[in-house]
Amino acid sequence: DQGEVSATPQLFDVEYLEPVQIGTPPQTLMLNFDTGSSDLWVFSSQTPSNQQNGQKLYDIESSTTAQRLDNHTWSITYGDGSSSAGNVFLDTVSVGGITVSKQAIESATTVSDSFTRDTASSGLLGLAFDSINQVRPTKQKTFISNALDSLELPLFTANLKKGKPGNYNFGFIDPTEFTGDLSFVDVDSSNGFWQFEASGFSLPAANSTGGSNSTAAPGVAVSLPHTAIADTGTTLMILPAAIAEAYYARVAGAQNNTQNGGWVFPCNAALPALTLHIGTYRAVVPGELIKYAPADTDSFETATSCFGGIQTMQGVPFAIYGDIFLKAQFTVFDFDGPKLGFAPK
Ligand SMILES: O[C@H]1CN[C@@H](c2nc(-c3ccc(C(F)(F)F)cc3)no2)C1
Repeated sequence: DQGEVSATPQLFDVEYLEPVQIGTPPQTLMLNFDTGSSDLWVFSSQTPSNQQNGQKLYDIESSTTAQRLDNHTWSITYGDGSSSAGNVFLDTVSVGGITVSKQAIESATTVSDSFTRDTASSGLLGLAFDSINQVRPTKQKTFISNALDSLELPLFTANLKKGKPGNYNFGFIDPTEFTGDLSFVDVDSSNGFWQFEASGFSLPAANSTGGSNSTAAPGVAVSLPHTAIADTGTTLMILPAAIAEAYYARVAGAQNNTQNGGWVFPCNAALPALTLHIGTYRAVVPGELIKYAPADTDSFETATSCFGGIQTMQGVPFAIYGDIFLKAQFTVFDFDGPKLGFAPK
């Protein structure tokens, strides 16, 4: 089989939501596909009403194919500290026409405030490796893991876009979605993530006149080997401090102030492209993607300070190449290897 679903950005591209059919007759919920986790969990008829805020629910009782997975529970905490927990059911799940019967559906009996406030999302669909699934006493498989044997190719691709719908494809690579050739890098899945090694970065030559999205020939290359994960569920790029410092040194008025929660700069600043080195691949992230969102008001029209798409985080063991990065690269998540493929688009 082959499947395709739209990936619709929420405000400021904070997350992307994809339609998923659950149960019989099918109930369509908008879920957040997350290559950084491995649980499929949903707001459901078991979610306390005081923790709901209009989210569409998985109505367990009205699905004739729902089966309770007795004595199994789950509990998960995400990188930003948000969390959820609950019970487990097996039911039919379809994504873009790819169907898995007896998919573990994790029904939320509690969600943290930020999930309650995220009104458009009915939950998450994890696309990382089964080893980090959080169902106990017996881990459950992800949707993609269950679907793998029925896919033409054991892979899925992500084509996220700035401010408009992109798509995920399952089982095939659509050559019209990227330019040039795909470059592949080995993945170390031992931590359960789409984890790979990056070797450094480059910035445009200092006096290049290129605009904010100039991909002018990158200037000096800086060797800075670091481990990274490809994470569709993280909005920004979380990079080693050395890269963030070198980048924002090129942005007039940039400052890393903790009360804003990270690097901010004047919204009218010229933002250079950042090029990340992954094997022989040069991943160019245009400056216009790094001007992430207004920081001091709710609109780019009135804001004077803007929040950067490149941030750093203490104590995170690896860099997180999130949506800011993935908006600039067509990305193949290939279980044969496993490996990641990147191409410009
Ligand atoms: O945990 C790592 C795995 N991938 C990253 C991830 N983070 C979330 C997330 C989604 C929605 C929310 C909330 F709605 F705001 F609560 C919070 C976090 N989803 O994937 C980080």
